[in-house]
Amino acid sequence: MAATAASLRLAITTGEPAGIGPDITLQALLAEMEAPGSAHHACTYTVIGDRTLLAERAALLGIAPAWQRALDSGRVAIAHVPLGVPCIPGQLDTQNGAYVLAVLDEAIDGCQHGRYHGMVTAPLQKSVIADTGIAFTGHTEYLAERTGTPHVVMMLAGPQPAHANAMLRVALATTHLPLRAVADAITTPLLVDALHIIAHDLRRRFGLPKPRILVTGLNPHAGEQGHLGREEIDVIIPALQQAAADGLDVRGPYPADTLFQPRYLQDADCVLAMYHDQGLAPLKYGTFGHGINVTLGLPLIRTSVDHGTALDLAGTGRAEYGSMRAALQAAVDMARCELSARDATA
Ligand SMILES: NC(=O)c1ccc[n+]([C@@H]2O[C@H](COP(=O)([O-])OP(=O)(O)OC[C@H]3O[C@@H](n4cnc5c(N)ncnc54)[C@H](O)[C@@H]3O)[C@@H](O)[C@H]2O)c1
Ligand SMILES: N[C@H](C(=O)O)[C@H](O)COP(=O)(O)O
Repeated sequence: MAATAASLRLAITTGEPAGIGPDITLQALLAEMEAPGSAHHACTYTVIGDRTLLAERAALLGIAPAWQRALDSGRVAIAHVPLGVPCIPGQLDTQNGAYVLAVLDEAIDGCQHGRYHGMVTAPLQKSVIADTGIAFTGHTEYLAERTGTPHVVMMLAGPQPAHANAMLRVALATTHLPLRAVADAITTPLLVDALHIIAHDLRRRFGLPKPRILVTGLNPHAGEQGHLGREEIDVIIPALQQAAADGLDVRGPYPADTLFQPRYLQDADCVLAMYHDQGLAPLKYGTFGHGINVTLGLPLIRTSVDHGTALDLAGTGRAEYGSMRAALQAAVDMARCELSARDATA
């Protein structure tokens, strides 16, 4: 799509209707549009979801007049997708599983057909969709499948606890897998491919010219020279050697329990962790509520929040929306970075 940064249009998917997705979408969007000097003053938005649900949630949160003003401003449109059944905040209903996917599909199709420059996703409840009989483990895997991308990489990022100006970025070699399946899923080609995807996207969408990537081991103490597991020797070190031979700045494997400290992180742009909780527990301890989730390797830009549906908080006004604001900002920054990279290539 021919565009300038001034004409960016973002899609926002409102996620699980019984969760805080609709709440934080409305609150974050209004806050970003009203913030002085916000990068968002140049953007327009399409909020994808049920129009009545959004109006009801705005009323519950006491922001109905501001929401109406945003709609009247011409900068915010709703792409109406009807709910399967009316929604009560906090109460999941599998009859709305298909709705959540229809919302997501509109954003994916819109990005693929040039209606949107990127998509920002509010959290969804994976189990509700899976309970409808559709195999679903997360946005990341669904986006890969829907866009025909064989390999994508989940990366979460947030301000480093010890250096607020520096970002902590943690990418995952495996995503939503039972722990029992993790070791078998990690192969040398998978890791080499993941390292290339991370380096490519950090260059193209984050403007980092030569990304420095630290890689964790899989086993305690990175395998203790093979005495506590052989994956480091047989799988991870060969992947690091291959990636280094390909010209990437990669180091490791490091014991995951001691890697997440400023001494190591200050010289890195990203950590590649082997599995979900190995990488996300330390990241979320430091950044929960302010971080973002990005899918690397996709032909489209997708950012999201660092938290889930928080059913207990839906409609109460007590959900924090800082992560959703960060996801909106990141999508704008990434879209601009990609447009610049495209212009430079042209
Ligand atoms: N991007 C996504 O779509 C995404 C991300 C993470 C989890 N999930 C899904 O969300 C569902 C619930 O997951 P969970 O219970 O493990 O995690 P959760 O993040 O929903 O909740 C964990 C705790 O954090 C609190 N919390 C979460 N977000 C908050 C916010 N914005 N403000 C204040 N408190 C907040 C909750 O109240 C709860 O106490 C699961 O189905 C999970 O798969 C989706
Ligand atoms: N793994 C993510 C997290 O812990 O925040 C979350 O489940 C979202 O995953 P998707 O973006 O694939 O839905």
